[in-house]
Amino acid sequence: MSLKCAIGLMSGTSMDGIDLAVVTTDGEAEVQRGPGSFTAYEASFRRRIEAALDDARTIDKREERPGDLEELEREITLRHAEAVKKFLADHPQLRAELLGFHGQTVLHRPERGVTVQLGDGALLAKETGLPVVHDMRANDMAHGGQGAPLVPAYHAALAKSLPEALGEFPVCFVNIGGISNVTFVPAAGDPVAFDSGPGNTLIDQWVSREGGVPFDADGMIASEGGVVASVVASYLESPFFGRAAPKSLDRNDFTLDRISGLELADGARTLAAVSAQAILAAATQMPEQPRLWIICGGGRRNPHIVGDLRAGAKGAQVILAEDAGLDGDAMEAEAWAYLAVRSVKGLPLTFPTTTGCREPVTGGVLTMPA
Ligand SMILES: Nc1ncnc2c1ncn2[C@@H]1O[C@H](COP(=O)(O)OP(=O)(O)OP(=O)(O)O)[C@@H](O)[C@H]1O
Ligand SMILES: CC(=O)N[C@H]1[C@@H]2OC[C@@H](O2)[C@@H](O)[C@@H]1O[C@H](C)C(=O)O
Repeated sequence: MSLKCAIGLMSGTSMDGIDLAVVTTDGEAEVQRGPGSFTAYEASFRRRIEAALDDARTIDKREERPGDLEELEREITLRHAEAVKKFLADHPQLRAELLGFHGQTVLHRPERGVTVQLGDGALLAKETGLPVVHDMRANDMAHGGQGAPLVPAYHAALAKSLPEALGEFPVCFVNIGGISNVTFVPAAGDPVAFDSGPGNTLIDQWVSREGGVPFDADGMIASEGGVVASVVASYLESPFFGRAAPKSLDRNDFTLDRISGLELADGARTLAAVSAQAILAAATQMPEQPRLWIICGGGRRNPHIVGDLRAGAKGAQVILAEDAGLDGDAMEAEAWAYLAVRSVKGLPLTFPTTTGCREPVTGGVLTMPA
């Protein structure tokens, strides 16, 4: 068994910063999780990425970089390089062999076969002196897949090493990021996965627009409000929820259009309910009801989302990643480290049951430092 020590780098749809995590792995069952870090984007940079989503709408071929995108790609890459260099300086004992680089998604249009992550693998390799695997979504799309979610291969590996006391399959990992995605892991057989709906992105946009804060910290704003059931129902009527998996979302597929006229607190509480109900609706599209839900991503810190999930989980246990000995903030970055090792070994990153690709496919572009 040959183990590799990789660093994963994730700048997610919440656009809040760069998550970095170390995983030492054979790319299969052996997973040793290491330290990590988070480098926040300042508000003005977050706004710049948000504005870039508009520039990206006009992209036809995925290599196009209209408007600010070319300059922004360089800036995002250099910020990742700085995050890696600082982390390596803080952890001089670490012998990292490889970087798994997600970049920043600015457009995801699976129906057109286009997904664009800003991130220059060659520049990152040059700046850090380390081999880089990036662009892990494209090959999946080229093989008929959605190009997302990719984290299920990692969820499936983690599920196999859960503490005995939690060993209740089927397990469902839920990542509540900007967008939420779910991975159903049966006791035997392939995981089933798909994007399940808006996670925090609508809440973030709402409290930012109506309250001038970037997110609803610990659901405090929502605590002052109530659920407006008609608005939840209106979101849940979206054709996305009726569509069978595989399916994936662009950050802008759901908007605040359905929620005008509410008070700040009612809106925050209602959108937390939308996030939870979207996840519960996803359970109806799984092969069977999960017996254990493991909640990851920043949305697990919103007690209203988690509370609504517990209330609707039909007797299944709903726990946070930390209750399973995992790290709910680092998991996506860990996944990108794990997937980078799978990529260099030529192992599949995605499966027909996770993205709809025609057969299990590997992916990613490896760039060696000069
Ligand atoms: N203390 C908190 N209380 C409530 N929500 C929080 C808290 N901390 C973070 N969040 C939410 O989590 C979001 C970040 O989550 P995360 O880092 O998992 O998203 P992401 O990785 O960017 O998204 P994706 O998984 O879609 O790529 C923030 O934008 C915020 O909405
Ligand atoms: C295109 C893209 O970046 N999609 C993200 C997004 O954020 C969450 C959800 O939508 C998920 O499908 C995906 O990220 C995770 C990490 C994934 O691919 O597994």
